[in-house]
Amino acid sequence: MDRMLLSSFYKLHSSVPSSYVQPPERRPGNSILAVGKLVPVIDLGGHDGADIISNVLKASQDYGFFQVMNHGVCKELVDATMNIFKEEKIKESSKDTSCKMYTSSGRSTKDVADYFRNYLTGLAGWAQYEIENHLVSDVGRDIKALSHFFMLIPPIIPRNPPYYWTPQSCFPEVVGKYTQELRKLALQILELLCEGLGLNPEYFCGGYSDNPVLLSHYYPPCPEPSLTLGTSMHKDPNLLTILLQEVGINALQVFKDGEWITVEPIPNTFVVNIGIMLQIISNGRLIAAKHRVITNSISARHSVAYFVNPTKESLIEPAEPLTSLTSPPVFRSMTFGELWGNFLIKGSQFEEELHIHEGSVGQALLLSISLPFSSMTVSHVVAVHGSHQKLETGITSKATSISIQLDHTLFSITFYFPVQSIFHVTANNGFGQQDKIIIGVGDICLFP
Ligand SMILES: O=C(O)CCC(=O)C(=O)O
Ligand SMILES: [Fe+2]
Repeated sequence: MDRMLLSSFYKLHSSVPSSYVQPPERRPGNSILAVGKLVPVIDLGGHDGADIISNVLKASQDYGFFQVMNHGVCKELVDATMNIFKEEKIKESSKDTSCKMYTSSGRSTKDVADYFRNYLTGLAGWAQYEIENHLVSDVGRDIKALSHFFMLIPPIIPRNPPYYWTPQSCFPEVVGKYTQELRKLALQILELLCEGLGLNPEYFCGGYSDNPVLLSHYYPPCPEPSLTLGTSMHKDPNLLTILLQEVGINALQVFKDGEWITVEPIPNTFVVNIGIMLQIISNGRLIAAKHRVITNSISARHSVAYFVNPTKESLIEPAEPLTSLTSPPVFRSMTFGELWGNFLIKGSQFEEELHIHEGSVGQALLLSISLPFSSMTVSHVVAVHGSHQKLETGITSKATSISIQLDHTLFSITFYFPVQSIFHVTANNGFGQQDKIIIGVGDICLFP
């Protein structure tokens, strides 16, 4: 099975191998499908700017998903991009040799295309977590082949040459242009969200959006669609995703209020969804929704996903203007590199670890300083809020350990720590140090 070519499997088999069968609670055949419900469709070409902002914001808060029409990306370019991916996959899948370009792991140059290709459950940690927690039977793999493109724009540089698509005559121009257009669209949508949230419209320009990835999925027909999935249930771990799906095939589903809502493909629209990073940056005001892809026994389906990813160094944390003493950060801060690494190792379990639990926020450590200390160091900090004006300039970066130079004035700050952390406060009054180790959350520490 492992090296089965895309072209041959469907002709030879009439059932799904057991390793691709989802556990009963995850099978599409056993889940509740919402009837007549749709994710919002937003006209980006409308004249009422305030209306567009409020629709984009509301859809991102309520569903974490929406579709956009009149998005400004020309139809010919979109069609040409979809066709390139389709034609290449069909051509490659009919060859008798391995399709090296269809790697999904991104780790092995020897990777070949299988009929049943595994991606989300194939990442080492994720798969391990799901197996350990009996979330999938055996491996519970996804039914698809996919290809990955890591691109820096502009110019278009394949980040990872072994996995770069075999150069076709028109591939760089068409797909390159497509990624540039999608970048513009992504920034436009992010700007609308910024305006809705009250952030600087350029908040996401630069590092937050400089690391895009284009991923094309190919879902072959499946002999038993009710038992398995094309893409397992997941949330996108990036900032924002813009998906081009093939028209005429209902396959993508979003989980909302206990039901699966089908994201019906509409000609000339893109599907947009909020990723976990944006949920963190918005301090939980926007939601990253669970979604999945079901298969069907008749038609193959293609989709092309453009993921907005930050650079490795970008700090992912609740945006300063969206946090306050009354609305404290609900997620901790981490660089994108750390976050991504943890995600690959721990999988979906990791999302839970990102939350600062309500108890810890409510009982944050309040540190008041009323004597002339000249400096202070605090470790394991998640976020800082304070009334002293120095905080605005001095402590904007949310490292897990901070050092503050004080100016001998009365000072009061609140630090938020993760649940059950051990943290260490050192205050220096110029004559000697005063150390305090505090275990747990909710301690109130007053100096002196
Ligand atoms: O193929 C699709 O419709 C969605 C794929 C997806 O969810 C993803 O790439 O994250
Ligand atoms: Fe996704």
